Amino acid sequence: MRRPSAGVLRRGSPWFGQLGLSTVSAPAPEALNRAKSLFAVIPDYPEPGVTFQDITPVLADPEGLTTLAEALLAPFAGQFDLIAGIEARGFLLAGAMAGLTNARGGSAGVLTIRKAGKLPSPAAKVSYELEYGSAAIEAPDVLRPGHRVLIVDDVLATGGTIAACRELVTELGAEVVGATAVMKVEALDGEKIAGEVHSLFSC
Ligand SMILES: O=P(O)(O)OC[C@H]1O[C@H](OP(=O)(O)OP(=O)(O)O)[C@H](O)[C@@H]1O
Ligand SMILES: Nc1ncnc2[nH]cnc12
Repeated sequence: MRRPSAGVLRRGSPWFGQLGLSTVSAPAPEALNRAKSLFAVIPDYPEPGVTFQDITPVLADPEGLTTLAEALLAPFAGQFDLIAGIEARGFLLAGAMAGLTNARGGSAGVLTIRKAGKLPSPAAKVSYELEYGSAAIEAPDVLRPGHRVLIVDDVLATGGTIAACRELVTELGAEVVGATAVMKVEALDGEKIAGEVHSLFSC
């Protein structure tokens, strides 16, 4: 297929996303500040000493949800085929991000990264440590070599979850093109384990 010049490119053209021309651009700083103001911050949950960052109220706010999806996507336009959302809140972000990408001329599906024991026939499983315990995640058998995957989660804390997700995707022969999260817990230095993560806010 001959690559068209940008001037004649239409939304829906298979070249649109590949040329990075998906129209998802970064939201205004005021919109981001508003979204941040909707966060719930819960001291000593789920155990003493942990300050839980809960994005649930932002998800319930139409403008806030769109703002998060736009900001999470903006640096990665046209670079991915699938958005890997990590159960549970990452699922919702990935769904919103894929919907927005597809509505604005790009192309994206969702890869559901599930907590262990939920998928009928997982293709791979990785165990990891959390700020409050340990866990394991599994991937469904939908990844193919050459798939470009963007990972998304709500919070980057120790980095164990995103690191495990990178490992899962890579083990299944696909390429991780980036990772993004809404909130980074600075004190835990999660990028040491998870690698580079584009995060919208830090606390
Ligand atoms: O950077 P890490 O230390 O790995 O922590 C981040 C993860 O912890 C939370 O999920 P949790 O495992 O508590 O599960 P939940 O989504 O079911 O609440 C959060 O949603 C991230 O997925
Ligand atoms: N502080 C925190 N807030 C929300 N999710 C988390 N996962 C690990 N630490 C967390």
